[in-house]
Amino acid sequence: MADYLIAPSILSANFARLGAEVDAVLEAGADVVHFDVMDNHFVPNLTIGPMVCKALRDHGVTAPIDVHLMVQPVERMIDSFAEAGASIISIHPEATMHVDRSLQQIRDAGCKAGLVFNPATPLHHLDYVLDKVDVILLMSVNPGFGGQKFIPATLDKLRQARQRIDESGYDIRLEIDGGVKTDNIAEIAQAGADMFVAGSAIFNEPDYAKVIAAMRRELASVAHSKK
Ligand SMILES: O=C(CO)[C@H](O)[C@H](O)COP(=O)(O)O
Repeated sequence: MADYLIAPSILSANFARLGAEVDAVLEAGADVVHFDVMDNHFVPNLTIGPMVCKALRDHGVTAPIDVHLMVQPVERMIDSFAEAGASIISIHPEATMHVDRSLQQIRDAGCKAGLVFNPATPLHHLDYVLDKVDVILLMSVNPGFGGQKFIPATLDKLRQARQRIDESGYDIRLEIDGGVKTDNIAEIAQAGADMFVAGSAIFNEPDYAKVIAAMRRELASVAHSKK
């Protein structure tokens, strides 16, 4: 896998032509498809479910599909998304009574397991489950809608999460989601993120390849400065 992964959020894609949109963004150089699942209960919006994930696989999408579950409860959806072809399934600690069990359920279903932190959710939820986590996803907006502004306090949280990952020795991705743009992605990478969800920054522009290439140039400068 590349050192830095760019994961366009299809929340900002044109849903009337979703298969073509996903093809286009992958051809434009994206690494991962970020798939936002909202239930109008855990978050105030309603989006797409496992049938759409399966439809993308049936359409021929082979790239990793990164499912962010903003639903409560999570248990039934974990197996449904695994069967539908998800690669990563991420859950919020507030959305399950049994964080450890749900993370294990994701891995038992053959997927990578992610734990998601809302802007005000403390990192201590990682304390006893770090060995069961493949992805830590920090929300840099309150979940529910694309096109919001990046919350600056997330940079400090990223640094803390990066330190925890590095000290643990586990192979864990540090993903960031919300308000990621070409002009702040370098600062976010400097703070420790290595997987970047971007919805409106990519899908609201006519040339997806141009945005992704600009993001990669910013990321390359960070990688270079870390050498
Ligand atoms: O999970 C999300 C919202 O809950 C979206 O993935 C996120 O907000 C991405 O959109 P944008 O890049 O436009 O901020």
